[in-house]
Amino acid sequence: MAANGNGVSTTPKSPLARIQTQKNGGICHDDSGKPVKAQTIDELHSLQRKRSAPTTPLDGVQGAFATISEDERQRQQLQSISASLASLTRGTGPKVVRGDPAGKVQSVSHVAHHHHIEAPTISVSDSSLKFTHVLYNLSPAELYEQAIKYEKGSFITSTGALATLSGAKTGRSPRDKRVVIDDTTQDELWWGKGSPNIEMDEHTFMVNRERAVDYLNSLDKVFVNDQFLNWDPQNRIKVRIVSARAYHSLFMHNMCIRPTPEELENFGTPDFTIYNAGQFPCNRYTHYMTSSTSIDLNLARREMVILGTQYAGEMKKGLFSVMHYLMPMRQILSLHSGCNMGKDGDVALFFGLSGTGKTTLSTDHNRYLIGDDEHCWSDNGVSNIEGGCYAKCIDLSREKEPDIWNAIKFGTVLENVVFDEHTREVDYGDKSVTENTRAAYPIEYIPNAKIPCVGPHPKNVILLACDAFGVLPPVSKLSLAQTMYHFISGYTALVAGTEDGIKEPTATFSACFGAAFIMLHPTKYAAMLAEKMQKHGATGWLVNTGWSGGSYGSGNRIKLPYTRKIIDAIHSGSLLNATYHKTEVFGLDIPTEIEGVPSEILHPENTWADKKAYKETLLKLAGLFKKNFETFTNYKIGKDNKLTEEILAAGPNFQFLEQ
Ligand SMILES: Nc1ncnc2c1ncn2[C@@H]1O[C@H](COP(=O)(O)OP(=O)(O)OP(=O)(O)O)[C@@H](O)[C@H]1O
Ligand SMILES: O=C([O-])CC(=O)C(=O)O
Ligand SMILES: [Ca+2]
Ligand SMILES: [Mn+2]
Repeated sequence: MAANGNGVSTTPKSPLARIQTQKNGGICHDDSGKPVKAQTIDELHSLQRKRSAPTTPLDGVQGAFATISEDERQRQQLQSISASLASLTRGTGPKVVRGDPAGKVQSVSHVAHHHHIEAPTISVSDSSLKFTHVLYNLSPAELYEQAIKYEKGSFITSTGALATLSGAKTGRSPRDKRVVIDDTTQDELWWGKGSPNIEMDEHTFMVNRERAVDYLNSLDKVFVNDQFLNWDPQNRIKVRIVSARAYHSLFMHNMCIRPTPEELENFGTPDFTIYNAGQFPCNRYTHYMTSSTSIDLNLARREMVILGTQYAGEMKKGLFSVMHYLMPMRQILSLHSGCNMGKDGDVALFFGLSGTGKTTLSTDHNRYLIGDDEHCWSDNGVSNIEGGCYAKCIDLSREKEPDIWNAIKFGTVLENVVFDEHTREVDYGDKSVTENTRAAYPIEYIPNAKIPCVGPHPKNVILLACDAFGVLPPVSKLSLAQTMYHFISGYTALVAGTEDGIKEPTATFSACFGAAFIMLHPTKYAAMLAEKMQKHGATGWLVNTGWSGGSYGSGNRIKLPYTRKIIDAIHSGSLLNATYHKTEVFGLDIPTEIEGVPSEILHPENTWADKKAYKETLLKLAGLFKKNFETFTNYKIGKDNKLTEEILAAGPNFQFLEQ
């Protein structure tokens, strides 16, 4: 008798005995059940989906897991477009939902699925026979499917995030941002040298708006997000984002405040609308257009148009600009800052330009996160404008930034990262696409998020600068005048391109740590900040998250654990009572010791081997500060002339050195 390795007879002559299963009490469980009631695989798939979520299904796409070829997809798309052009009365049109934002359905045509929430009309194209499919407030899962099916460069990473490509632009295009100048904005907004507001006229705006809307209507589907900005219920703004990509829709789903189904039902008319036609360029023969990209803001119409860039940050920061206009009108200060709160309710604001550490340092395991980038400070305290965070991912590590690392999971948009083709593990060190790799996740992905994202008046105002010159101290305590001086200056030093060897750092000055987003003159925001800090007794701090031991090239970036210790000492209040001494030139008060931080690094001069080079670099930076501030010397800050004079005197002092 032949036997296999298990000693089981394989002789063909003796057929296998029927296996007996015991009905009761046996070890072998009988899991046979009734067969599924489906005649076809499509019917089977249709059973998977319980009809509840607001969704507009695409014509011809059969279920969530349909795997169809590119050719077939295109054929179906063409079919859909041709069906869109057919007469609706013949019943051959696509599945179209029409309605208005107030929730009154005008007509529903061939909608197979039940809708709890009516999708708004995105208007018909010039051919009144063609309708546009509206994918209204889709869920992250639905948007994943849309992105993966239809958008090149969309993949699921090993932790479940949606990896996407933003296209040719991997950062914002501030030189292509235009604001409509009219009788009102001419007087109200900040125009001219240093201002981010580059003018365009109303007519040109309408030309670009038409271009964007026509483009969107030419598509067989558009995404619509109806969401909120600002967690302060009295000052909440309703925004609508019309876009052509699932990536854009998911990004805004994460970044804006997500409405509950009830809030969505009562959404009504939005306060502000974005038309994102980023795949489509502007027409360079159009007046004012200097490139194929144009981001246009019309405050009177409460609209924004995006042409020629798919970088999603454009929408986030475009809305932030709008808030920088709307909020000060209500005596509320808008801030480019992170914000968190301790167990005792002590709130800290973190100001800083891009990459200085707002997200990294406000995301703190020992504190509640109110928000990482955009806030309002009103008479009620602070409130986050957004519903999500937008973290830089370059060189992200689990050890140094565990909360951000863990937030990169299902639902998170991961922009422009590089990953292993097979394992889909992300290589955060890879800059092949861009250095500005980003993760956008809902704020509740951070375990200590404070929901609702509001808090009391701030106790500490931390100004972050990444000083690649390595001459600013890791931390200094500021007087109110110094806080205002550094707030208006908005300094950081970037290091241009690292590929071809060591480069000189370049100083960047951006008023209010966000000149690209402010709409009014910087002194308006500064006056509001001074008034609020004074009234609520907040202390200002300057923290250098940049270089120590020399400039970029010879020194190193201050270790994140040291910066965290410094921030801890600010939060706990221990740094307020430390011993201080004043530095020359910048006149900054620096502490002699901080728990967990080597004392010798607290004064940058100690860390430089070449003392002469230190002095020269210090003077060079001071000169740059002085030159930058010249534009502001003619402005009065607030009602108090005394404060204006103090602010002007709070900058670097060159006399100091000549003694
Ligand atoms: N000592 C340090 N302090 C803070 N951040 C540091 C430090 N050393 C390195 N980093 C890195 O610097 C980057 C800070 O970026 P972060 O996302 O916090 O910028 P941001 O201020 O939020 O900018 P943006 O407004 O563009 O979002 C992170 O990648 C962080 O890991
Ligand atoms: O807006 C962006 O692209 C990223 C950001 O937060 C900033 O630059 O301040
Ligand atoms: Ca950030
Ligand atoms: Mn930012």
